[in-house]
Formats: sequence, C-alpha cells, structure tokens
Amino acid sequence: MAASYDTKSKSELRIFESLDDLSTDLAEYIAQLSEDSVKERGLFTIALTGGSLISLIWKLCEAPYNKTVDWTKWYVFWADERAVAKNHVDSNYKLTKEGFLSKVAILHSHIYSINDNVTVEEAAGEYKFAIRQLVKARTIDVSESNDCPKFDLIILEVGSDGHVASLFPRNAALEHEEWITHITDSPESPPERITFTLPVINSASNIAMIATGKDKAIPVQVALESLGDASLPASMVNPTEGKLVWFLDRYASAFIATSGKGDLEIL
Ligand SMILES: O=C(O)[C@H](O)[C@@H](O)[C@H](O)[C@H](O)COP(=O)(O)O
Repeated sequence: MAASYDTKSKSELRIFESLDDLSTDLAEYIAQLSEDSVKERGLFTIALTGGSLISLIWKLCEAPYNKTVDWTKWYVFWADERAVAKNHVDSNYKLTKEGFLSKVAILHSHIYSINDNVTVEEAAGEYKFAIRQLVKARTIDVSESNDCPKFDLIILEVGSDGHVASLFPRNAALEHEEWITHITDSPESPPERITFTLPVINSASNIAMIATGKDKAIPVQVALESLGDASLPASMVNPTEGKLVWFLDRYASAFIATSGKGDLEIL
C-alpha cells in the first residue's frame, strides 16, 4: 500500500501502486470481514456490482482464501443489475458467475440474483420482497436507526461520471426511499437497471468504494471534498453506522494528495 489516510469520521483511504496490490488487499479485507461476520452472526451478507469489480476480487478464488473462507456462510446479492437476460454479455450476474461464483463453494441457494423473466419494475419489487423476508429472518441484519437492511459488506465502484451502483448523477433514483428501485433512463447502456438506493447503501456495516484508472481521478477528488452532491452520487455514500473504505489505484488517487486536506489525515 503506497499510502493510507483516515478521516475524522469512519472512512479510510487505501491507495495502491498497482492493481495487483489493490486486489491482494481487497481479498484480505473481504476475507477478514467474512470471518468477523461469521464469528459474530454465523453468516456473511455481501452485495456486489458489475464493472471491473469481479476482475479485482479473483484472488479470493485462490489459496489461501479458497480454503480458509467459510463459503457456505456467504449470502450474495447485487447492489445493482442490468435488466437483461442472465446469459447476456451485459449481465452483472453472468460476469460474477463466470469470474467468481463458479470458482468458490458458495451455496446456490444463497445466491440472490435478479429475476430476468419479468419487467424491470416487477424484478425490483421481487428483489425488495426477497430482501424483506431475509431481513425478517435476520439473515440480513437490520439497521437500528431506520429498519433498513444492514448488509455486512456492500462493494461499490465509482463510475467516471461519479455514479455508484446504478445511481447516476441527478437521477430521480437518488431521492428514492424504498430499498430497491429501478431506472429506465440509465445514461450508460443498458437503460433499464435495478439498484439499491442510498438508504440501503448507507445502512451497510461496511462499504468498500473502489476506483481505478485515470478517468476516476476527478470524481474521486470531488467525492472526497464535497459530501452529498447529487451531481456526484459517490459523494452521497456516507454510512450512518458503518465503515467506509476507499480502495484506489495511483491513477484514481492522482488529485488527492493536494486536495485531500480537509478532514483527511495521513495515518
Ligand atoms: O452495473 C454497473 O454498471 C456497475 O455496477 C457500475 O456501477 C460499475 O461498477 C461502475 O460503472 C464502474 O465500472 P468500471 O469498473 O467498468 O469503470
């Protein structure tokens, strides 16, 4: 790790020289949270996204994690999904299955993918219902402050326009209070998507925010400087009770050293 910072609040910045270093640390971070959660609650609930995330968590599929992680205790969700068939090249499920789920021993019945046989609105409703049942059963923990699901870990990636999950700049979905919503006007293809809303994201016990590559340097800088700016959804990620850890490569962190004064301190 080239540098590490801590904010006065609950967030932490981890900056890496290479994608390989980032992947190594990310795998260890996920494995540790899984272990802590299994010890504490007997299971681990994790929400993934699409983009390059899956190519960054592959080290979990190898030694030692393939043997040491208690995969049977994992419950897998998607913080966002594109409304396409599960075998479509744009499907986050397909990406995750091929690059991760097919390589580890997660139980099939613990994988909560989104229904691709109904309309995007119906699929969002079904996903919300499924998550509600899991919250009732306390498979998914619940936030003490707002009754929202409290995932043990939500992993998000910052888009070059500052979006996270499928919450895009100035989109009406940023205001939605229900746990899961759908959009039909994504500026990135495909237009129809299902996404966790900010109340759910911000209720997580842990959020990992990943940004890699030059095109993320400005959104990362702005997100760290201005909290709650609807033109940059990444800046609206601010867990109420949980902990936020940023994983950045040197390109995405390029503008932080000079701009990251504010409430950031070098550890
Ligand atoms: O389904 C999606 O579109 C993703 O969940 C999206 O939020 C993605 O994570 C970011 O756009 C970053 O993607 P890149 O890693 O490809 O830049």
